Amino acid sequence: MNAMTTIRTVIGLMSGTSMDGIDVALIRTDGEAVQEFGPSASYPFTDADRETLRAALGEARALDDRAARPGVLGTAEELVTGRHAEAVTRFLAERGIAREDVALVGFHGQTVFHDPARKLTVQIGDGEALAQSLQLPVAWDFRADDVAAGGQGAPLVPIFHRALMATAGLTAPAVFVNIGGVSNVTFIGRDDALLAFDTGPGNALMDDWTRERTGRAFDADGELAASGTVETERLARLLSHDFFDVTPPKSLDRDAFSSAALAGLSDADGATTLLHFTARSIARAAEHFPEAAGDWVVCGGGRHNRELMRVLGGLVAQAGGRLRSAEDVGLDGDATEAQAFAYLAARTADGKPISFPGTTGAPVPLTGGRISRPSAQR
Ligand SMILES: Nc1ncnc2c1ncn2[C@@H]1O[C@H](COP(=O)(O)OP(=O)(O)OP(=O)(O)O)[C@@H](O)[C@H]1O
Ligand SMILES: CC(=O)N[C@H]1[C@@H]2OC[C@@H](O2)[C@@H](O)[C@@H]1O[C@H](C)C(=O)O
Repeated sequence: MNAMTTIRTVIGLMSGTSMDGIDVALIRTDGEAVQEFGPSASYPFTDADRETLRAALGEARALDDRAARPGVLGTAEELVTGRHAEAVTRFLAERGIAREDVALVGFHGQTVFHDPARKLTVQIGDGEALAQSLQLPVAWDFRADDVAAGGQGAPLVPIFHRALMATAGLTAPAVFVNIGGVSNVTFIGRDDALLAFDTGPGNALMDDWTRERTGRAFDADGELAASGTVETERLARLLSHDFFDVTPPKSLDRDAFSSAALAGLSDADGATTLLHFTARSIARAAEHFPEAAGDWVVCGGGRHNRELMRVLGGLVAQAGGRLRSAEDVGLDGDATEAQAFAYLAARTADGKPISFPGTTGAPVPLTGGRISRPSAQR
């Protein structure tokens, strides 16, 4: 078997903690480098889908068995699987890609609960059913083995960030920042060593505030936040959370932080304070880095938030770094995570590790994920 050098065409699928929709991306990879970046697309959830997913998050808080699907979780899982099948089908049709040309699909699913201290991480979405529906092999359930071995189960994208260093023409030490629902960073050292962890809130906390106060799904370009004033005392209270002093590895559930401390503030002042909280907690990641990094490359939806990028840019500059958007270094910051799950799927297919002591705190480099094949291919 010559699996180590197999270059596959792989589709990656990500529906992140922002619950905005499904990102789809195609790459050609041998699970080491990316030989080719193909097309990518996003398929938004409907408002009704998001309601169901939010209900699933609530229901999942009571889970102590990752396989159980009580209440709305069963419906939500079918929804997630079905929407992913639709997304791939549309993607293939719209991009003129033949299904036969795709070797593998990497399917993250929707995280509804994450508490590694209890060895519990729950992603809904049925990879078996997706493999049947698409008639393609599907790699999925990427976080379970890591958490079972005592790892954080997240973040998993860091090994892909390292593979992007060459593509992006970056010099170590450098940092990738993902601003999704939750924010996470990957520090890549001169020796190629990885140090990665969740930093705190990303878009989810700001999105929830904006939705509750204005009915809009998110604060476009950070305009609401740009019009308010930071409440410094409440900001200090938010930043005094123990999580920030914890030595990595560390990871977060979507709803680990709350905006309760902002009760009584105006829509704008609350939005501003949350935005500064988000930026400050990302910049504080530098406290854990072994040395100062030059380039900080931002991926994820949060880089579209102009005010957030302005504030974070200032903080990174104070730390001696330079904030850059993924596009500034030739990457597609909306597709990074979907591409990563294609890359991780290829590694799973080849039996290569996907989590590491420096990324999830895994005791040793660990493989993860499992592969379901359509019955016709068995
Ligand atoms: N123009 C914009 N202005 C402000 N925020 C934006 C803009 N466009 C996108 N966003 C934010 O990006 C979010 C989506 O980000 P992304 O797709 O990276 O999340 P995700 O896939 O859920 O991430 P993760 O898996 O890392 O949690 C939206 O919910 C919104 O908050
Ligand atoms: C448990 C879980 O789904 N965590 C997500 C979440 O969203 C961002 C951050 O928190 C990151 O740790 C992770 O996702 C990315 C894709 C990762 O594993 O790298």
